[in-house]
Amino acid sequence: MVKICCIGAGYVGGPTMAVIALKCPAIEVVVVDISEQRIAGWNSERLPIYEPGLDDVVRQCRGRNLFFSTEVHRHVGDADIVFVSVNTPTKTCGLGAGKAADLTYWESAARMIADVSRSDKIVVEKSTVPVKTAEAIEKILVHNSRGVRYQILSNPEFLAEGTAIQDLFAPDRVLIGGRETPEGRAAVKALKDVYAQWVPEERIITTNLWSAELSKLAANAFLAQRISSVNAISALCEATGADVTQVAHSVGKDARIGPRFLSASVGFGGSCFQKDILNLVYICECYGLPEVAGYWREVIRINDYQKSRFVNRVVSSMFNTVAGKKVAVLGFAFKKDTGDTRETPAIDVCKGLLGDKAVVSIYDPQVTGEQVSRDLAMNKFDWDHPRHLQPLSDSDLAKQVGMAADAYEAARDAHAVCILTEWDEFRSLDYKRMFDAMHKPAFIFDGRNVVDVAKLREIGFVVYSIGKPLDDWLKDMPAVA
Ligand SMILES: NC(=O)C1=CN([C@@H]2O[C@H](COP(=O)(O)OP(=O)(O)OC[C@H]3O[C@@H](n4cnc5c(N)ncnc54)[C@H](O)[C@@H]3O)[C@@H](O)[C@H]2O)C=CC1
Ligand SMILES: O=C(O)[C@H]1O[C@H](OP(=O)(O)OP(=O)(O)OC[C@H]2O[C@@H](n3ccc(=O)[nH]c3=O)[C@H](O)[C@@H]2O)[C@H](O)[C@@H](O)[C@@H]1O
Repeated sequence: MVKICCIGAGYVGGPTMAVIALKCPAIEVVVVDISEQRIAGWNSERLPIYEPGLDDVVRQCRGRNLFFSTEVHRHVGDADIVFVSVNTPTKTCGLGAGKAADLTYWESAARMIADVSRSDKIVVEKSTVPVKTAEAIEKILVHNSRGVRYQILSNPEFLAEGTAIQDLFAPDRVLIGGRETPEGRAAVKALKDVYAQWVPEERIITTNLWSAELSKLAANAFLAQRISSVNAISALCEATGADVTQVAHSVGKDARIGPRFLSASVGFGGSCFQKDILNLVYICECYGLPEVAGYWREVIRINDYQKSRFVNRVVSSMFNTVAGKKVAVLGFAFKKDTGDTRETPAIDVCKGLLGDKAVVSIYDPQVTGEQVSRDLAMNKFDWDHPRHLQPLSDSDLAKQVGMAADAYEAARDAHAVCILTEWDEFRSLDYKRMFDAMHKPAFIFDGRNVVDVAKLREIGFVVYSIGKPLDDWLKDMPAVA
């Protein structure tokens, strides 16, 4: 029986390994992690991450050929194929701080593999890493090999949260990069055989190592660039009276452009887009390509601009002050159908509102108050370290931030509602009921274009919706102070 061990039981390691176990009953899959809490979660009825369809997959194979364990050394030692799916955060200090990927967790995993291995192994980079990481890992393994032979593969993951199971069941492509040597090709084939159990052959792409590593960073950069493009246009729509939904629809009808990933928003979030672009920027700088670095940096600048533009709209619309005013925040996760809050635009928007002394009442169907306090107290990039290494929350925040059990409670006695995640339930709320319970004038700032603007205006709200023609109320207010 082929044995797979995955180091890192996170948003990638957990779902990807569960799907491999489901689709390959003849393979034993063990997911290991240093976090006891996370492993206990994976072994419980309440999984540590919320992902539609995941419970079902785990239920079918946990205890059969899928196991979650903290016995990292034993299972890595026993495995034929070791996936590494640990955090690769942005460095916060030292060389490349604020841009370069911090490979501390990756390196310690590689050293541990070298320490405990007694048999030959294929080591698979599942984490998103800078180009040429495979070479560094290879050096660590080879210099500590004691006769064990290693093949390093790059097999970046393209799943999106909220649709992870769907994406893993029917991926657009699986990418495997390896050395162009007989041993390298054999390792690529071994991994290809795993995916071929359910992914059609023509969707499994094989490349050299560096192409695979770079393709992952490039794919995320292209995706994020589309959002910054449509968000940049959204600002121009507001200035001119065009409607960004209509513009995106018209642009996306061009088959060369395509309709997906063109929704204007308060900004993109998630654990990877910003981190991976910063990483790309750093690599370009290191290779003496400042123009290329500058080009990609703009994608993040526009994203930051979009978030601050939103906060400024809120504050300037409400007579230039939100001090002491209750603002309801609907949605804190970085997108719908996930409880993940890493790099969510809601953090920057809430921090902006709190900076202006607003009292914020947050409702999100999947995010806990504890998580919100942690996020609002954290410094940039702290969130992407394993949880036990993250700083604890700041209790002062408690005075200004509260959690609500539902959207109506959040909006009660509020001056404004900000919609920051596109949860389906926000499309069908009883907005009249909310309006009746709010201070007047009552404002709605829709950062996800989920509400029916005309209907809400009929109810009496002053409405701002990203990239839509402006309410008369807002026309003379400065968008960016
Ligand atoms: N979240 C996503 O949707 C995607 C993430 N990625 C990439 O996958 C990688 C992992 O991301 P996530 O799963 O989201 O992170 P995560 O933070 O959810 O999971 C990483 C896990 O690794 C564990 N870990 C760290 N060092 C360890 C060690 N030495 N030994 C054992 N366990 C260790 C941590 O405790 C944590 O549970 C990152 O490089 C990310 O860029 C790629 C595609 C999608
Ligand atoms: O490397 C990763 O981590 C993953 O990053 C993204 O996946 P994810 O961040 O989970 O979710 P997306 O659906 O890409 O959304 C990212 C952010 O962009 C925003 N977004 C997305 C699409 C859109 O049209 N507009 C928009 O603002 C979302 O609301 C969210 O905040 C990519 O889509 C995955 O292919 C990739 O594997």
